[in-house]
Amino acid sequence: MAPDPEHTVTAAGPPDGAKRRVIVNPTSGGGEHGPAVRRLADRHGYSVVETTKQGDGAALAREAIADGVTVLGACGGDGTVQEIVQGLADADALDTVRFGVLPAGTANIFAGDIGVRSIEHGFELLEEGEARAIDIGFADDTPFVKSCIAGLTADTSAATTSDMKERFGPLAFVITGVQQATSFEGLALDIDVVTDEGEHTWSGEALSVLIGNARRFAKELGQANVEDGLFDVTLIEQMPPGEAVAEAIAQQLLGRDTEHVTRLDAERIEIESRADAVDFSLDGEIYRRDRLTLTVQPAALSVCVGPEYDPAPTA
Ligand SMILES: Nc1ncnc2c1ncn2[C@@H]1O[C@H](COP(=O)(O)OP(=O)(O)OP(=O)(O)O)[C@@H](O)[C@H]1O
Repeated sequence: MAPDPEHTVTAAGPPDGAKRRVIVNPTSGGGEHGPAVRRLADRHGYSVVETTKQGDGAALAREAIADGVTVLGACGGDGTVQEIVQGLADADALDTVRFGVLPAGTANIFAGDIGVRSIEHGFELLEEGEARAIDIGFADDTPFVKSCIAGLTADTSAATTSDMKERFGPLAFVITGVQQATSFEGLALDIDVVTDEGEHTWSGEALSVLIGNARRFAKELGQANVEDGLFDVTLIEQMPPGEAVAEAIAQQLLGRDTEHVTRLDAERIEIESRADAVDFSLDGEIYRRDRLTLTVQPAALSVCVGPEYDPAPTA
């Protein structure tokens, strides 16, 4: 899909005098990126602050905004990016700061989505790259860039083999989950979804609810459109194990809804548990809630993207 020019915030880098900073999680990935980041930060005129514990990313981002920083790098993995975006949202600065990702985590899925190849590349993009306005998802007040997941996938991903991931993409997590956790009872949920065609309600036992901002879980897989103001929602109903595997694969291969799998593009979703509180994985961090309202803030974050960035590569 051709990029929508309206989402270009700036076609080139920041003004010379802009105050630059990078927030580094020294423990992300293998934890060996510290010296290289400091060297590059020095070369490009960035001050460096480090997180010392979980949650620091948000606090340091708020501090950066209070200090007048207008160019901000997030050095770490997807969890670090999420925390820093949280701090920017708290400071009402999602679209006022020029934000960039310096990938140093284990998976770095979001960095891949926006075309950032390495820490060095991330600095180059902060200095010279195009900044785009991308959607941010909110689960109540907590922002997320990639996805919000409830159900089987949230706690079964470790058992999924890389061969399965390659063959089935994110649905591999569901398939593995069904094969392994035959005792999974499903989540008793009431779900309200608002799409541009109206409101849908669903009530039943869910195996998995997969909500992607920058992530797609079914059909063509891979990345969802991050500039359309919509979530990519896949709802998989509880079903007997063998059937579930077949369903998931059919959904994946045929790219269409099946009896137990529903796909929707949604502006807003309300999820309420009819039983215990549910673990929601927001960009990989677990939040336990009885109910959750998910909204999209369209074109909310100004983020530096690489030449390979495509808002909707599979559209
Ligand atoms: N100094 C620190 N010590 C320990 N944990 C930290 C520290 N700073 C941040 N954290 C926490 O580390 C967690 C993981 O960080 P992050 O996601 O960046 O790395 P990763 O898990 O290696 O990468 P990815 O999510 O891309 O796979 C986050 O939950 C964050 O809160």
